[in-house]
Amino acid sequence: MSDKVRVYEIAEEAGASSSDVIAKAKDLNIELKSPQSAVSFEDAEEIANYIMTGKSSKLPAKAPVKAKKAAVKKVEEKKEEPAAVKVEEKVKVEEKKEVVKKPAISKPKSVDTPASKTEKIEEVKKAPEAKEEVAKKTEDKDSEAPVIKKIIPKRRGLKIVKKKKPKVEEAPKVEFNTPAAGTPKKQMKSLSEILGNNSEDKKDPTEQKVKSKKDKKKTNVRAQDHGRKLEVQRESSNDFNSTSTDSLLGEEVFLLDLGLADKSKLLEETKPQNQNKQSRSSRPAAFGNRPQGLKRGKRKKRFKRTEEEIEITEVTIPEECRVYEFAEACGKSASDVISVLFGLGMLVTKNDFLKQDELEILGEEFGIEVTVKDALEDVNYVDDYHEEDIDDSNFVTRPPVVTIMGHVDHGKTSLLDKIRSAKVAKGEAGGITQHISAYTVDQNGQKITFVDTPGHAAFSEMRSRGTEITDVIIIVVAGDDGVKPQTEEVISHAKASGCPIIVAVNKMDKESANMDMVKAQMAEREMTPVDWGGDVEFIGVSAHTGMGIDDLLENILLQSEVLELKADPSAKAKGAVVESLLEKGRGPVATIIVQNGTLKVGDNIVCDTTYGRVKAITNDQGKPVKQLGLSETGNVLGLNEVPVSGAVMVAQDSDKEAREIATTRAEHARAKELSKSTKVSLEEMSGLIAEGKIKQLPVIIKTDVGGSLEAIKGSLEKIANEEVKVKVLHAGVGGITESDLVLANASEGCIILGFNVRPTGSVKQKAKADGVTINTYTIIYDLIDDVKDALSGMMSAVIREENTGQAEVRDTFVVPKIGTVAGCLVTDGKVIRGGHARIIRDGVVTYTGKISSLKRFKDDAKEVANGYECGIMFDKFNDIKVGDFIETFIQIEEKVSIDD
Ligand SMILES: Nc1nc2c(ncn2[C@@H]2O[C@H](COP(=O)(O)OP(=O)(O)OP(=O)(O)O)[C@@H](O)[C@H]2O)c(=O)[nH]1
Repeated sequence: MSDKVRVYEIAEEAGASSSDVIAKAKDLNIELKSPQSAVSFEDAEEIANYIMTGKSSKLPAKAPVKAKKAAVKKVEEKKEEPAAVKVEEKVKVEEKKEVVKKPAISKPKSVDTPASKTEKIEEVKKAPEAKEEVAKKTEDKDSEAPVIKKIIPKRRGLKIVKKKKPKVEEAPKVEFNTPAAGTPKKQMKSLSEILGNNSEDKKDPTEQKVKSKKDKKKTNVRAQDHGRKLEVQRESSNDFNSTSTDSLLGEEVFLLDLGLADKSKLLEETKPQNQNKQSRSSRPAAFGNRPQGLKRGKRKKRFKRTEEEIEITEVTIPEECRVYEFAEACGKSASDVISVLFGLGMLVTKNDFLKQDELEILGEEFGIEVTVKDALEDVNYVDDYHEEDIDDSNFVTRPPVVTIMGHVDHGKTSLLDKIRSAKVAKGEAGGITQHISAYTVDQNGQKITFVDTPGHAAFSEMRSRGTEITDVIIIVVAGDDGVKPQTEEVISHAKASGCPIIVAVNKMDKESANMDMVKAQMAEREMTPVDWGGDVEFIGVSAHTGMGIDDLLENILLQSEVLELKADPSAKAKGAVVESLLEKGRGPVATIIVQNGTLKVGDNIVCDTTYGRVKAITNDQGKPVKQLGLSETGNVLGLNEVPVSGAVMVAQDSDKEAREIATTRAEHARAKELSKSTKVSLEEMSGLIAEGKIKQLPVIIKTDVGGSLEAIKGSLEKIANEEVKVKVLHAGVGGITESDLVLANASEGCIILGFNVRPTGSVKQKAKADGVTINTYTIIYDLIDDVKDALSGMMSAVIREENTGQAEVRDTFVVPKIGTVAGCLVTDGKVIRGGHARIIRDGVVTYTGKISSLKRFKDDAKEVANGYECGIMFDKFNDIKVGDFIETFIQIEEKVSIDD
């Protein structure tokens, strides 16, 4: 919103002409030239107030007479306006006229926050005496909160005299983001909140962070709602023409006699609000609906309520929005929405979630601008963390974090192991044999942290989730093998990350290793070596002999120096989950790398949908430690569930905050899942047309660690074609349990896939008894191949035709009561009996059927070879002509594989 207000806007607001405004401004020593001239917000207030009240602090008291007239005029105009309680519209109206209100008005924070919690709208209309007093009274204990006083002439008839205990409304909320019940209100935003009704959205981001109950009370939601409500009333109450005192939304209000007719209308409009204690009426408004649910008060009988349609032109909805929610927001019926989509060939039910493209179509169809709002905005703990003030005076250099990627078998693991065994202090060899996903080494007193991601796809997936932990990337290329397909993929992933890249040419101990070959191949892919004039370092190494490893580490340190990696060890801890698993007796274990701050035992942390208090930390050597510093890694215990790999970890001030954020996010994730499953049924619906063409292989995946789980799930979900696909019923980290069997039992044909987990004892027996198939694997490719085989088995066989030969019809004979016999000469291959045959006339197939008789002279023949004559008769077909060709063929049923 601009800080300037133009003359015509003031005129419009004050119900005067632009020239009046210019003249009045002059009285106040404000020079204005034309209706387009702009004045500051404060001056605008002053002028408007002066026009309306005849008073101004800049002018020794003058009793303006025009004020009342202006007010009347405005009120009449307003009468024409729709009065329904639609907040969207209201917001807009106010946007346009966000003008001067009354003296000493503080500027509204933003147009979009017409009624923020802390705001209060004071209507100062006529009777200056009453007004002064009222204004004082209304500036209640909340006075510390910013008070927005808007002067809207049409509302001049109202004055808030006394405020009765602002009750906390229990509005019936529609909670879009979190369908599941039982979530704290604060977390689960209702659509109306998202639609901008709730000023909380507009609060300063830092304020917006999870607040204590106390704080929430302080912000006094009701107070601002009152303000909003009054606004609504006033809009609709322009016609009010008598002075009365009424209890309105718990406040006493003076209604001024403006001498206008049709007071009934105001009462009609105000009543529902009275009875519904503002929250009820404000909610439907948020959806752009009429406040149908409003109860009538005592005066119900006296006045009829009129409903007025407001055209909605703009809605803001959460990402996950169901058909009926969208319909409500747009003031349409769900069937309107369904029929629009149906007309475009999209079958949806009212509970289905709408996709982006569907929203676009609907917006266009209804002429509504649809804005999708991030449903997790309030629990975006990562953004909140970044928005916090950063004190760079505490910055220190942090160790670089390195990721090694490369083609399979080019030696990534060997290299990581070698670096670790060579560089980790002696005496800890015991821990070295065990696989760990991240560790820190010491190179001449400087630390480097290595992260072993399960593959480049997982690396990019982490990046796509915003988890960018890597500072330097090492691409391993085997010196004897050169660039391979996966090397190329790795190059793209590495380039996309924007990190500096070092190429480690491995296996240089082998005679067949050829550094120049690798350099040339890499240069072709825009990875030109430094010594060839490019900017990529190539280091020859051997994971077997340890050759070149020092060189490699030195190079990493050089690169990181250029990067000037800094972080604040005294900040709240932020990090990333690089691996996670469920350990028996220890519960969820997350391998975390600290990116900023220091993670300590006792910290309350959030990792996406999981949270907990850090119970214990073991460092990369398996030793219990009290804390993890910058770029250090370790296993963290204490989370309530196994977090996903790649989740960002942030320490929170309290366990309550951590829990609220994580549970809200978990609810949202569940809602998303639900949305997906609804989509599946949607597919199935449209599948009615395709008559159950898609066959699904239901599977349950259980793995030892989170990284493999993601990788397997991702790979399996990708194996699909138009006929078959994998349906992952459940995927989790940990052993196969009886509940997995129950789930598998409930879905026909479901198989359980275990990766590095095996069923034991009762689970094994129960699986046998129930006939549930459990397949376990230690190699991902085997698992994927098996699933592919299973899917291939579900695919329909393909019928292939094989031509056997052709014969030319040289003559035809009609045998009475039998039919036409074609006298033929076999011109190609052999003609066979029993197979299918087609008659080709002038190059066009005229008939396809079966041969009933094939004779060589008078004898029946099974087949007649090329160059021989024969007699052919068709089953129930006699239209054979000389010059036709008869082609025989057999049909072969072939099994297909999903890879075909
Ligand atoms: N001669 C020689 N062999 C090596 C070297 N580095 C790795 N190898 C061998 O190459 C093979 C593959 O090594 P890995 O470390 O498993 O390769 P990787 O890239 O981690 O393979 P994946 O984990 O399957 O992607 C193993 O047999 C290693 O012994 C090396 O420097 N010299």
